[in-house]
Amino acid sequence: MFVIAWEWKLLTDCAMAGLKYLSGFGNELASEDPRCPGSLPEGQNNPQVCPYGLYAEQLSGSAFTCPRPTNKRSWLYRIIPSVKHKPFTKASCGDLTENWNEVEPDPNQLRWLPFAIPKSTEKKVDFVAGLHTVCGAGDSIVSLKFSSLCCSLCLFVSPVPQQGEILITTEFGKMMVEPNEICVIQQGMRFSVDVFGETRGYILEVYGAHFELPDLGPIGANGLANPRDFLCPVAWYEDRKVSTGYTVINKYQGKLFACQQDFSPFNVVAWHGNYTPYKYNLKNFMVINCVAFDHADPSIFTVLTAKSTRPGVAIADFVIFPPRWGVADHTFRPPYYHRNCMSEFMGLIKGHYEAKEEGFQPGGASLHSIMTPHGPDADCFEKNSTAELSPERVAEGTMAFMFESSFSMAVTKWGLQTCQKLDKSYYQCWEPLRSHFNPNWKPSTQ
Ligand SMILES: O=C(O)Cc1cc(O)ccc1O
Ligand SMILES: [Fe+2]
Repeated sequence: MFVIAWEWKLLTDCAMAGLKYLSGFGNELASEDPRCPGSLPEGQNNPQVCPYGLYAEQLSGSAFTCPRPTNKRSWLYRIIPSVKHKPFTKASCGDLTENWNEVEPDPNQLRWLPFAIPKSTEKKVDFVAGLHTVCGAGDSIVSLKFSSLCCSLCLFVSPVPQQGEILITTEFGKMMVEPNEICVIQQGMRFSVDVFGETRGYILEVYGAHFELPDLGPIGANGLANPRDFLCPVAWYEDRKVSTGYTVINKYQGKLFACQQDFSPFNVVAWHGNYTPYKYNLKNFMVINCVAFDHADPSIFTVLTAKSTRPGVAIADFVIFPPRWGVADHTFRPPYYHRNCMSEFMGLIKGHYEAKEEGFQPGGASLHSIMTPHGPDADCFEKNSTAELSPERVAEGTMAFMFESSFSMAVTKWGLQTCQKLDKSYYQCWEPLRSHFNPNWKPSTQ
């Protein structure tokens, strides 16, 4: 979770009006800052002297020897290589933690009211100080595990009364990420975040795997999140001295470290490769849903998946509940009651969630842990058991999402106590569920 109030920049100040992007998921891409034509070496990665006197630096996102389909790396041509910096020293982690033993386990259904955004007039909070770990599992030392917040970072913003966009500057260029868009910043990529008002959003950090597009199986070659709708930034560099120098914050083995350097980390003039940050607008998701009867499992709404080594089992899936038509005949259309061998962490970007019209609010969250029973609230059940089943729009103007993980999530002390947003009355939404059991029931004769 991140909640930020910081110095607000006017959108126009940032000259992002005309930000450009390259498109395609996982493509081999190449980009040069237009101020330096010819800055990308031709025909080789390591010329004896690079064009414009740049340094070549490789960023590896996979082991050198990974098979081609999973091999990821990019070459960055920069003014000074990132190796030049003063030593790292410990920095405050704030509410960022990988200590999963802070509080006793709690198997209850958990729901949080919208997380508070600090008022910018009271206290300025930057992106790093605004990070709060709600829940997680695993650790970043032994990877192949999952944590709630750096293999791949999936960031997205939920709207607040003001503008909720975030401008992300990376070594690969700049991305403007608006509410209803997500972005992924991959392991080791340096970035900074500018906000334009009170800002809140959700972050999922996954270790040990990169996000992939899910396989489509019988769906065929097209559908769900289409590769061409993923956008990467174009090369942009800055070469300016600031009196304060630059601070680079590094999350290493679960802790934060800071170092100083006298040049901008965003000094990459040209790059090429298939290991890049990217963004995606959720409105482009091509929804597949039931057109006959029964409720399809939410895996049909998977945008991105971070696979584990077990076939079909994700370290984390990123799933959305997008606007669509509901047309299923003789069917209870909302989500079914269930107990799941996966953990389900949900958030709401805008609007309402179909299984709970009340209580689950934008900027809030819920966690239904492994085998914790959950499903529609009593109101939703009664309404939808008797509703006239005509075709209707579902989830219009809304966007709920789920991080679904095969790991059991530990909730942090911040999540259970400090944030003071835990909705203690959540269980009550199922209290009015009553028995409709009729031992004399007969099938209808029509
Ligand atoms: O629990 C939830 O609300 C998420 C969910 C939605 C759905 O349509 C089916 C299963 C499921 O876990
Ligand atoms: Fe669920």
